[in-house]
Amino acid sequence: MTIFQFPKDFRWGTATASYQIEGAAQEGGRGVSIWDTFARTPGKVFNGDNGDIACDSYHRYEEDIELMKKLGINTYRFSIAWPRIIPDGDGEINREGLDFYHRFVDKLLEAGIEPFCTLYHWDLPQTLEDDGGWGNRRTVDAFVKYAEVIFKEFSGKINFWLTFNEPWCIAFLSNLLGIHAPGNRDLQTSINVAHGLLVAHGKAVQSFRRLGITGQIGIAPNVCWAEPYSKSPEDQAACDRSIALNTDWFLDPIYKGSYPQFMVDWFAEAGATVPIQEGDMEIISQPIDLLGINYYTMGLNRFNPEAGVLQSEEVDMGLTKTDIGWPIESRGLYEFMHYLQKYGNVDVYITENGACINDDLDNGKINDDRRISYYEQHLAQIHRIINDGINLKGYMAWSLMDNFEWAEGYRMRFGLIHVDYRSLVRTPKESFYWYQNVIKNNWLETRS
Ligand SMILES: N=NNCCOCCOc1ccc(-c2cn(C[C@@H]3NC[C@@H](O)[C@H]3O)nn2)cc1
Repeated sequence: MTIFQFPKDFRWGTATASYQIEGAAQEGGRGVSIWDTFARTPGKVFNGDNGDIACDSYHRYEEDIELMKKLGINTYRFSIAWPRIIPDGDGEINREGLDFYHRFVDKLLEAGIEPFCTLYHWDLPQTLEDDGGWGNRRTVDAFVKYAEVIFKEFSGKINFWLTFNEPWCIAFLSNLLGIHAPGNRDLQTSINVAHGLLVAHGKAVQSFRRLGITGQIGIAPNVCWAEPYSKSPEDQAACDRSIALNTDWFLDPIYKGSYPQFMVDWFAEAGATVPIQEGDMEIISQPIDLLGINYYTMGLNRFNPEAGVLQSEEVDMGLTKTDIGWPIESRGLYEFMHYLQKYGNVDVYITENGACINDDLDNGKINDDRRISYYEQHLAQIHRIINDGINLKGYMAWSLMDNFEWAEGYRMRFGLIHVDYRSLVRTPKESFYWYQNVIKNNWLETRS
């Protein structure tokens, strides 16, 4: 057993996202998002699940906040649904949507919980997708308008801001692999989307500074940490490409003002180019204050010319996996955080980390011991990272409660709280009480 003491000002939290928990999809003046459309497209989402009801947090947020108080968190990461604020994307502002988030944020503040707000967590207004989505500068300008509305409304109430959640998922999972909304499968489209969202990010940061908004702003890439399956140069290069597409493809433009040349060249070989316009890279590389990092797993990658555009495949090494099939390997978080130092010792928050463990109720309890073990290993690595002098300032468990896990629908459960999707009854799992104790003590005590 080891005791890991965390810094006294370390932030402890949980994370969710609008489309995954709110429900009330046709209420409060909300417009249609690309996920409403995608979920209604046969075969896209397991069981034909959608976010019409989800966890009904639109109506039950006060109960959710009571559970957050019971958990003892001081930080809560959530996202605002753009379609609630500007239902058709760049037209009229929906006051009812703003009022909902004011009620929600006020309740959080009343509970002594710091709001940590993601502006875009994948629920693009459908009207903008119909007109080319992130590859069309109209969407970029619409995002800036939406961001400025939110900045002005919540400046002083919200002090932690993220522009985009998981840009790799927005660009490549959703427009190259076609697994998430809107489901395109085209390399040039995905590169256009990545560039569009980066320009939108940079313009939003410029607005944030120009409007004198209080607080800090950043972006939240997801990590795809990988190590080479063998010592061969081909496997190392395949590994580098896999890591770079999640990280460098977005953070080089932001921190260096240019894309990683080896990846630009790789895509050029595949006939795709980045649609850079005059001034774009200066806009994108606006200084930011923080990074959110989402980490779940890592893999061993090797070269395979048949393995997609990156010619890089993950080798199944027989590691213990979570119920969504991701290997449990907390070491990757430590390695990645050191990799990230090439951008400087920037302030980092782990804005997502958690395990899909589909345990169900057993005599009124959920004994999700595997989830506790996952968190134990990852928090131990986080202590190790902090101990190395890396500016890791806080941790948000994904997720507060079971919710709509995108293409997996409701079958995959990541929550500290179990949600019965028929009754919407919330039941804290054993991991909830374990995390409650870590937060109360501000230390981790490993059980083995
Ligand atoms: N990386 N290479 N993949 C190659 C081929 O993968 C096929 C499948 O791919 C993926 C990759 C990543 C994910 C994913 C899901 N979450 C969890 C959500 N995060 C944001 C929050 O809303 C959570 O619900 N994080 N990541 C899903 C599918």
